[in-house]
Amino acid sequence: MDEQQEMKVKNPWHRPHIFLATAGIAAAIIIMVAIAVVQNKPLQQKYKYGIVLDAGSSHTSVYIYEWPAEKENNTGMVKQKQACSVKGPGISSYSKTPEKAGESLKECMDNATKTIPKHRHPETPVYLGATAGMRLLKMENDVDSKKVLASVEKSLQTYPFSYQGARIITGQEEGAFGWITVNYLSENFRKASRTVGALDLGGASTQITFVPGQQVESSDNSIDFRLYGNDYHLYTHSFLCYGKDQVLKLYLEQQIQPNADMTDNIILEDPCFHPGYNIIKSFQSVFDSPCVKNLTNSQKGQNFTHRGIGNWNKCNQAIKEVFNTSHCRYSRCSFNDVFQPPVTGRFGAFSAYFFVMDFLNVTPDHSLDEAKKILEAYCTTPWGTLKQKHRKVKEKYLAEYCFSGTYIVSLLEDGYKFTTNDWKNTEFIKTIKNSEAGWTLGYMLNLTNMIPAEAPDTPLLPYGGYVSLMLVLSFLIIVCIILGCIFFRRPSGPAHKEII
Ligand SMILES: Nc1ncnc2c1ncn2[C@@H]1O[C@H](COP(=O)(O)OP(=O)(O)O)[C@@H](O)[C@H]1O
Ligand SMILES: [Ca+2]
Repeated sequence: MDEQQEMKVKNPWHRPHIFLATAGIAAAIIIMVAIAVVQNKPLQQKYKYGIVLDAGSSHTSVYIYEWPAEKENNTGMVKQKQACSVKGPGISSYSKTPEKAGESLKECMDNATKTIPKHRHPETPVYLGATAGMRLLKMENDVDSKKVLASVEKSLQTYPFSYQGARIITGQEEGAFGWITVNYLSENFRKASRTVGALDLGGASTQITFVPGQQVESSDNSIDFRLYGNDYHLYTHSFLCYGKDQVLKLYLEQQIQPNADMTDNIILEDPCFHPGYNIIKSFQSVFDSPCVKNLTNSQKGQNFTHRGIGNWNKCNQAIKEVFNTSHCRYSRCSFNDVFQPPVTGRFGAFSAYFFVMDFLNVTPDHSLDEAKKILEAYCTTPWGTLKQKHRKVKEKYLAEYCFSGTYIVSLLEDGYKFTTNDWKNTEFIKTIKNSEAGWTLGYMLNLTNMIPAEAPDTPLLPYGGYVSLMLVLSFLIIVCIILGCIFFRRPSGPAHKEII
């Protein structure tokens, strides 16, 4: 055999079965790499969007939510993309200049137009829900409240989104949707885990919502949902006038003894305000709400001196007076003749519960007694010292944290009958997985039918598992084909012998 001939015989590419095997394996690798690349390529995510405006008593926030376009009915998919805080007060404050209510939304709505991709604008729903500030305005002056709603409606309709309405939501809705939000974000529906109760504290009203251990005796307090294949019977109540701003008015009304002809120079020595706090206020500024009594015209023009004395025990005692526990027409009540079953399970407390407790550095690790000690120390701190220490905090907030913190503890303990153990089961939260806790997300999920009543049929395998299984099977099939080729084509002639 000459040299050239020998080279030809020894060159493995001239053996068909080796060539075939190598080509087969190469093809398999190429297919697998191709699938892996397609799989991991950050697919251009297609998101859908929704906008909810929370028109609260003290301010309005505009929330933008987003979710993957293909997975609308999967719980846990909707996330908060952006929150924009509207400048100025809540919309109910524009009762005498209603056109300004709509104008106030402009900056945040313009922002939303920029944030949401243009091609999604026409299909993006916009909802506005107004809470207790507007409930109170409606009680006071129905015409004014309608004008304010018409003004925000007009403003929202100028945007390229799908406007779905502006309305005053009920206290039950506010409570129930807050509960849906926290449990949706915690994925308690999808996992069918125990739900957490929801506590919302606003400026004008406050809500408590949980799954009770017993029958709800009053139909006003009962609300049912079927979510993801499970039935939930909720207890919920909203106390109008018991948000932290309105309850301060109730408290001050009790502190300033009714006096037919209020003379000037009335001094209120207030245990819930700091020593050194000394501010002249008009009676009108306190008695400007349907939560408190009407003033006579002569009383309206009068002032009083609001003087802090910083006595936490007295403050705590005085705050208890805002809860009327003298009557209960049910087997049990929280206060003001409102039915409430015993609280049970864990609670998430958000909105002003969080703002106040976060400022005071009260965490779930503090016992109820420790929280009271922290409050006592804060309430007795002189006003001047506090102002020096917290120059950046709004003075109104700073002055009221003693009252609000003491009210929160009393609302839970004396109002809702929380035990020290229930307190341990309560967490003060602002967000869950970067989405804010509050009624807005639950409201949108409900109105867009995004939480299915029944659990969707789950595929036998999750998507990732399905792809892996297909890859392994394809690989095995290719290997089998190659081995088959090798086996059936194995020549028994001289070429074979020459290799050896
Ligand atoms: N940083 C803060 N510190 C203390 N209180 C705050 C802070 N931010 C907001 N708040 C208060 O939270 C409450 C929010 O209530 P809001 O949602 O406007 O009213 P409602 O839900 O009763 O309609 C208001 O009392 C507001 O003053
Ligand atoms: Ca609110």
